[in-house]
Parts: sequence; structure tokens; C-alpha cells
Amino acid sequence: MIPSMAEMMTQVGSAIAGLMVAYAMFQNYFPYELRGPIRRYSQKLINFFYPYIQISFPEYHGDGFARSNAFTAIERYLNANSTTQAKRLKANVVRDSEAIVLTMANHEEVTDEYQGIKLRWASSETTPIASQFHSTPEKTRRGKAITVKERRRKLYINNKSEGYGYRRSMWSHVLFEHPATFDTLAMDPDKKLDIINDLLNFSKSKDYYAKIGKAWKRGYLLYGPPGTGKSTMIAAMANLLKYDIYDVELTAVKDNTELRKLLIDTSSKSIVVIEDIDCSLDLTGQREKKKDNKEEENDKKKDDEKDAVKEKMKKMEENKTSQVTLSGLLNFIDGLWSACAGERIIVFTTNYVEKLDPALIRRGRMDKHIELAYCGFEAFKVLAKNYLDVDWHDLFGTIKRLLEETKMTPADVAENLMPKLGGEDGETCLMRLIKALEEAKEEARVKAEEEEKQKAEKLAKEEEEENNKEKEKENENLANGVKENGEVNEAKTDNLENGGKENGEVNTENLENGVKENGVATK
Ligand SMILES: Nc1ncnc2c1ncn2[C@@H]1O[C@H](COP(=O)(O)OP(=O)(O)OP(=O)(O)O)[C@@H](O)[C@H]1O
Ligand SMILES: [Mg+2]
Repeated sequence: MIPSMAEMMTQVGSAIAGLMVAYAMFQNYFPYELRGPIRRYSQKLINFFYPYIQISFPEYHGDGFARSNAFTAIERYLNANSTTQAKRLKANVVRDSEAIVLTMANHEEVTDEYQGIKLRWASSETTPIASQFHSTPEKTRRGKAITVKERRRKLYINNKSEGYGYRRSMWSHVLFEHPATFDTLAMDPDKKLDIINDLLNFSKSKDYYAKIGKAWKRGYLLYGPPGTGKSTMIAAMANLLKYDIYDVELTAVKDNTELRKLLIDTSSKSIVVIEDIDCSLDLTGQREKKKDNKEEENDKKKDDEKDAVKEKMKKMEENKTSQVTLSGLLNFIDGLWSACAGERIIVFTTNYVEKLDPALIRRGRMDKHIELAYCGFEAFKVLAKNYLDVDWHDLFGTIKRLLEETKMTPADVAENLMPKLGGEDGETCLMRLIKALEEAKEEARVKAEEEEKQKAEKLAKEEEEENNKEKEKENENLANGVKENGEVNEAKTDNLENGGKENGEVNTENLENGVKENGVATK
């Protein structure tokens, strides 16, 4: 007789209940010392028949608060590849991530294949994750790459050194959401491409750097006048590589030791930025001398741009408490920090490349020197496209000529191109730029003329002074001459007297000798 469904369920139910009672008895009454070996042997027996390899990846490890990197990477890997199979998914906005991350819910299972091996990924709640799968370094790496791609990036700023007590971090951070990209950066397209390739090449060269025995780091020096896009380029770099930025304010760093600590505390895949290196570094002694030179020079050339830099320097000087030295900085670039694993880019910016100590910018420390210059026509075209969505216009010819004739920073060009409130059209903005360029040109001409005039005046003044000096000298000589002549005359009379005497003597002597000598000579 075939038992009915209800009867079957009852039997299964009572069997399970029986097993549970047996298990409870086992737990309660079986001697503790014997439980371990029995479990071990029963596991061995199961393994004999069980054909699969099982690997568990706990979600939390260590002290139980840090989420395992492997787990996160696998989660992302499954999110991108296999979630189509699972019916129930968990949606999470994970810290540091831009996208919503979908992961399979507990007790879901997805299958996957890797190099002919079938994998079953399952997520379970009882142990943090009891999954049946097979993973490889390659997969973990792919997962990691996805993690980096979707990660929200941060801008770190070093805290002022005073009183970051026991727990306070040396860095504060905000989300980095600068919109600049290499597409929006106005500069010569060839130069831009070269930089992009350099960066991408670096980020892919882990093995190469290991092979040549160099730390996986690269230094860039960005130089050029204010407003030419140095800071903008750093943001574009970070956006291209998806790196974090550590903006080091050297004036807030107490000394070399603190600088070292700060830099060791930076994470991999980051850009360490030190802006205005010539102003913020108190390179004691040697630097002081250079500053004197700079001040002298600034006195000579007093155009606006220099004044801006001077202003900046003065400000830095005022709140300077830092004792970071050039050698401290160099040591960190070459030494300890380089031993920290992971890819890092270090960027220095300056308005005056020629003022920097050659030791700081030699190749190997600063591998690539990038000049950001005044706006050329190619750079202008990028701005026109970005700001006005204009590829070509009849006015471009005039603008090209004016840009060649006058210096204007991309910042100023951009400012003029930006449509003002009320929705100006492209042509109005281009006309405004032309006007501004013409004004700048005229201003530069007047300034040059003035400088020329000042120079000529200075030269004339110097010549006059020189002439005056000569005249004075002549007068002096003349005066001295009169005096000397007086003396000479007196001396002459003296001499005359003496001469009379001397001559008297000499003459007679000479006469005698002459006679003698002549006598001898004639003989
Ligand atoms: N090459 C450029 N391409 C696009 N925009 C630019 C460029 N240069 C400057 N700008 C614009 O001008 C502004 C100022 O530029 P940025 O701060 O990058 O200059 P900087 O070279 O860092 O100057 P400073 O030496 O004073 O730090 C930016 O907000 C940006 O909008
Ligand atoms: Mg800047």
C-alpha cells in the first residue's frame, strides 16, 4: 500500500524529531573529550564520498570589525558577472562606492565556470559565509579592479599638527568630486595625450617596476604661471586613474619626522600633492639666500603676476611654523616611503621652476616635468568647445592672431568665454574674449613702453651720475694738480738750488770722468 502524502510527512517529521532528540542527547551526555575525534572521523567518512572542494570566505576577520577584502572583491565579482542567475538579491550602498552594489541574498546560489572547473557560489548566514566555490588570484584581482573602479574617491588634507591626541588621525578627508577631466583640460592635444599615456602606462606597470627593482612610484612636476591649470590637471589625473588625493600642506607639518609619519599613512593608489613647493618649503639657510634674490628680482620686475606670487609667499611666510627641510623631503621621496608597497604618484607644483633646488627636481625624483603655459590656440579650442559648444567660428582667426600676440592664462580665457546670466550666445562670448585680448595686448604694450621708458630714464640717470662722477674726479684732479704744481714749483726751486750744488759737483766730476773715459775711449 502506498502511504498517503500526509502519512509520509508525519513519518518524516517524527524521524527528524527523533534525530534532533538523539543530537541533543549527544550534546548533553556524550563525554566532551570524545566529541572532537568523533566529529573528525565522521568528517573523514563524508569526505570519502563527497566529491567537492569547499572554501569559506568569512565576511569579517581579525577583530570582527574589518570587512575582509577577499569577501568584498568576490561580492563585486559576482555583482558584475553572475547576478543574473540569482532570483533574490540584496542591494547595498557600500561605503566608498559610487554604484549600488547588488549581492545575492542568503541561501541563494549561482554557478560559474573557470578554466573548465564548475563553481558554485553560495552565501550563507549561519557562518558568516559558507560558500562552495573555487577562487583564484586572477578572480580576486578582477574583483579588486572592479572595487577600485566603483570606489568613491577621497581628498585628504593633513591636519595641523597641534594636538592630534591619541586617536585623532593625521588626515581629514572629504569626498573628492572635482569634475575636471583631461577632456575639459585646455592644453595642446599632443602634450595632453603624452601625459595621459604616461599615467596609464604607469598604472599598468606593476610587474615592470618590480622587474627593474624600482618602487612603484612616479613624480610629476607641474610648473607655470598662476591660472594655467596646474591644480586642474591634478584633479584630472585623479579622475583618470581613480586615485585618492593627499594634499599636503607643508606649512602645517611640524618637522621632518611628522612629514614621514604623514606620508607613510597614505594609502596605495593615491596622488600625493605638494602645491607651491617654492613657497611652502622653508629650506633653511640655502633657501633664505634664494629668497633674498627673489625679492630683489621681484623689485625689478613688478608685474601683476609676480606680485600675486609675492603675495602668496608673504602669506606663507606669515603662518610658517614648519621646520620641514629640503633634505627631509628628499629623504622621504627616496627612502622609507618608497619602500611602502603600492602605486603612488607624487606631484609638485610651482610658479617658478628655475627657483627650485635642482636636487629636488632631478629625474628619478620628478620623472616628468610638465609646463602649463599661457593659452595657445589649441587650448582655446578646447575651452570654446567646452564652454560654448563651438567647434569653429569666423572669429577664431582673429582670436588665434591675438593669442599669439598676447599672453593670457586659460583661467582668464575661460572666464571671458563663460556665458553670463541671461543666456548669451557664442558670438557674444567670443567678442568679449576678443575685446579682453585686445585690452590685454594694449595693456602689455603700455606696460612695455613704460618699462622701456623707465629703463631709458634709469640708464640716462646712471649715465648722468657717471658723468657727474667723472666731472667731480676731474675737478678734484684739477684742484690736486694746482696744489701739486705749486709744490712742484717749490720743489723745483729746491732742486734748482740743490741742482746747482749737485750739478756743480757732478759736473766737475763728470767732466773729470768724461775726460778720463774719453781718453780711455779714444785710446
Ligand atoms: N588649462 C586649463 N584648462 C581648463 N581650465 C583651466 C585651465 N587653466 C585654468 N583653468 C581654469 O582656471 C581656474 C584656475 O586654474 P588652476 O587653479 O588650475 O590654476 P593653477 O595653475 O593651479 O594656478 P596657481 O598657480 O595659482 O595655483 C580653474 O578653476 C579652471 O577652471
Ligand atoms: Mg593651483
